[in-house]
Amino acid sequence: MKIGSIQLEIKDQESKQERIQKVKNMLIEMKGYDLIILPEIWATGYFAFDRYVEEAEEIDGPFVQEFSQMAKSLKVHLFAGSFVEKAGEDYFNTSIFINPEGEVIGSYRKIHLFRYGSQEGKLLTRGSEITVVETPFGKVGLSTCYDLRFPELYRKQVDLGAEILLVTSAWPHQRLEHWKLFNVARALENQCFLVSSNCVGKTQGVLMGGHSQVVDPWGTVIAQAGEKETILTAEIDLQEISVIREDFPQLKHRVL
Ligand SMILES: O=C(O)CCC(=O)C(=O)O
Repeated sequence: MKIGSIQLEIKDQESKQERIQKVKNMLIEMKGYDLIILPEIWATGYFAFDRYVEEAEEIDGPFVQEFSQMAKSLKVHLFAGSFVEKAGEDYFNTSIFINPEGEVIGSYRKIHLFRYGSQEGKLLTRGSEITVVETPFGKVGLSTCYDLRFPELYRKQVDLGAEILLVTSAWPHQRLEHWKLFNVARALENQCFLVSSNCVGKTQGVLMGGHSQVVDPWGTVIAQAGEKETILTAEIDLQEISVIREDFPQLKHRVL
């Protein structure tokens, strides 16, 4: 299975439309991938809080429609990262998972809103539903950035059958060591593959951490990006999950 994680630089001078066009141009060049993942609130820019309300869209709005079309034309499973979703009076940090037929088969509203140096908790409403999506290559758990610090979310995803954990992110460089550690920890403790997509560069005065990762169920980082905009590519063998879970049946030894 060929996986691509698009690590994006969010340049303040770019508009939402320009970022969308850039990502579409990148996607068009990505041939033969089974699954592609994008970062958190990348079209608006996670730290552009003053644009959240103005650029919010409904779940069936142009952003989702555009990337449904992209997934269909590329015949790829696309975790398109998150956008600011408007639903009635509420706003959510919502990520979407699209199948190669262009259908949105999963969406996830970020449960743990970030409040440290971030206005997210003030502007948005938190989600309450855990999302695990059924795909031809197994069940996939969706999560967003700060969620990485809350292991119970991922354990609940595993209880729902998740074997691949996807993390869309805008994680700052200041806490890069935490990022690297949590990527590995969530994969290892749950004996899952984990694929993350982060931002890079300076946006709204905040330096982003990059280092998007693909981690295997043994906790080995099999691919890791640096601190530049890039497409991180990895081939994974999903059989490793059952082999490792049978050989070292830690999940069966849970007491609590
Ligand atoms: O937990 C962290 O240090 C970063 C979290 C974050 O940036 C986010 O949730 O957007």
